[in-house]
Amino acid sequence: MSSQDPKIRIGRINYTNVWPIYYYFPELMNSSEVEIIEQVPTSLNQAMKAGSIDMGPISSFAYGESFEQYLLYPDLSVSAYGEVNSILLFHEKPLREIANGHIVLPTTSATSVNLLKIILEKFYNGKPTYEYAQPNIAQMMERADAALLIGDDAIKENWRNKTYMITDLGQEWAKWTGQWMSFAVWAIRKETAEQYPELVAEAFNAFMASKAKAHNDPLEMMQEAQDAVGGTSDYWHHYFHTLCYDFGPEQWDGLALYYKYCYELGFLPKPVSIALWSENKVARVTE
Ligand SMILES: C=C(O[C@@H]1C=C(C(=O)O)C=C[C@H]1O)C(=O)O
Repeated sequence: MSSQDPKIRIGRINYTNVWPIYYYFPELMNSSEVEIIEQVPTSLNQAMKAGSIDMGPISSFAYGESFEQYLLYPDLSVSAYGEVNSILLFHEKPLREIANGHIVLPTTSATSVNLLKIILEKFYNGKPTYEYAQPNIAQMMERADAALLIGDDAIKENWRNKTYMITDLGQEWAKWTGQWMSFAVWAIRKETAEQYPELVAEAFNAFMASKAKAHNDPLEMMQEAQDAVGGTSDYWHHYFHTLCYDFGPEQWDGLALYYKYCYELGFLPKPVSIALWSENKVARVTE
């Protein structure tokens, strides 16, 4: 970002799960100050790391990989306590029977693929083999005992599915740990926070206001989700109310445990600390 062009490049996950945070954002933030870049999570993770996006949601795992480069907005995440409805494993046999099998993972995800590895390797004592593929269940299952989908791919496949058992990874995580799980967090590159403190504060206020407005008056957004993706109004009501967009002590605890397991299993190279952005200072949550 050059000083002649003080536009913040903000990422957006191209799944319905983030709609509440963005639905009213354009009317709350001056459009000459921001550019929104919509991609699947793994593309956003890479763009944020490379500095071609300045802030926005990334996989929580990607924060764990590069936490020294980022601050996290408080009170914004894509989290769940128990069912998520859009992080789904499709399989033919019970989990304990496929824990040493062949698992196909989607190229779109970083958090959930490592969450699945924790579940199979730590909780079920398995040692599966893994392969990455485009999120297409028919192709994935040609050669697999189980296939993972996230986001709208998971939602639509769940509606279509008549063949497979389905495990919701949020539910599985809560069953074994009793904890929350945060799948995406809102990261800001540190140099952006230093260079453009007012814009970063303005964007935070607009995200928070959109989240509150979408929570208090969700019907228009839900109708639009139904028109764009399909499903029923009951489905979207349930979906948006099951997801939680907060990022507070309960979510920090769940995420700290996820990072601990990722480190212990060798998925992350070092212990992660969660550093929050605030208007005047950096607050550190975990060491
Ligand atoms: C709840 C979800 O969380 C997502 C899962 C992600 C991941 O696995 O890396 C990243 C961002 C979130 O969109 C979802 O995709 O539906």
